[in-house]
Amino acid sequence: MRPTTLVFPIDEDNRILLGRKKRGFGADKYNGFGGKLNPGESFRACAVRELFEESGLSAREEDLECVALFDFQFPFDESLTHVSYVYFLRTFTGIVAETDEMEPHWFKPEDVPYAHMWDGDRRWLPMLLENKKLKGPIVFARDNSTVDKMDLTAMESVMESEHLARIDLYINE
Ligand SMILES: COc1nc(N)nc2c1ncn2[C@H]1C[C@H](O)[C@@H](COP(=O)(O)OP(=O)(O)OP(=O)(O)O)O1
Repeated sequence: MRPTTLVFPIDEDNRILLGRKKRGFGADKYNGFGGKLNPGESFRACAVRELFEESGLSAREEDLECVALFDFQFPFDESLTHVSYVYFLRTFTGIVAETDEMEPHWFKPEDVPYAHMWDGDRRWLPMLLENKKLKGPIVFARDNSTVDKMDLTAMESVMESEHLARIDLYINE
């Protein structure tokens, strides 16, 4: 799969915006907003574009805080394996709206619906919400849904590598 981005807007009351995905990869799960990189697109441009398409919110690339780089590995269906940059976003404009792809809802941190999210989110999202920055592989089991293992490293900062995007696009297009 092509590299992806994932954006979690956070408002002034520290609520996090999640969307229930209505179709495609991860349908019916709550998640941040994002999608696959287009050829030649930067990660931040992808994040801003997908956020607008899926939630109606507008953001500036410089307001995205890069908080994680995950290597989502699916050994039993390699076509799903991809890297994803995760961003927090505290400055945005626009009005949240339901779209063809997402039904958005604001959640207090203690109400995040982990039981209805990707397996793994319950382990890494709380760490990100505690201001940790993370990098590493998350490996899924035969069912392509349950996490088999993850090996996440806390980082001082997470930098985007456009080189990573180009190589991955070339291999997985
Ligand atoms: C596997 O674990 C994952 N966990 C979480 N929380 N989020 C994930 C995981 N794997 C992928 N994602 C995110 C990354 C992206 O934001 C989306 C997937 O992108 P999608 O397939 O929706 O990409 P689009 O370009 O929007 O899709 P279309 O091809 O339908 O236009 O999920």
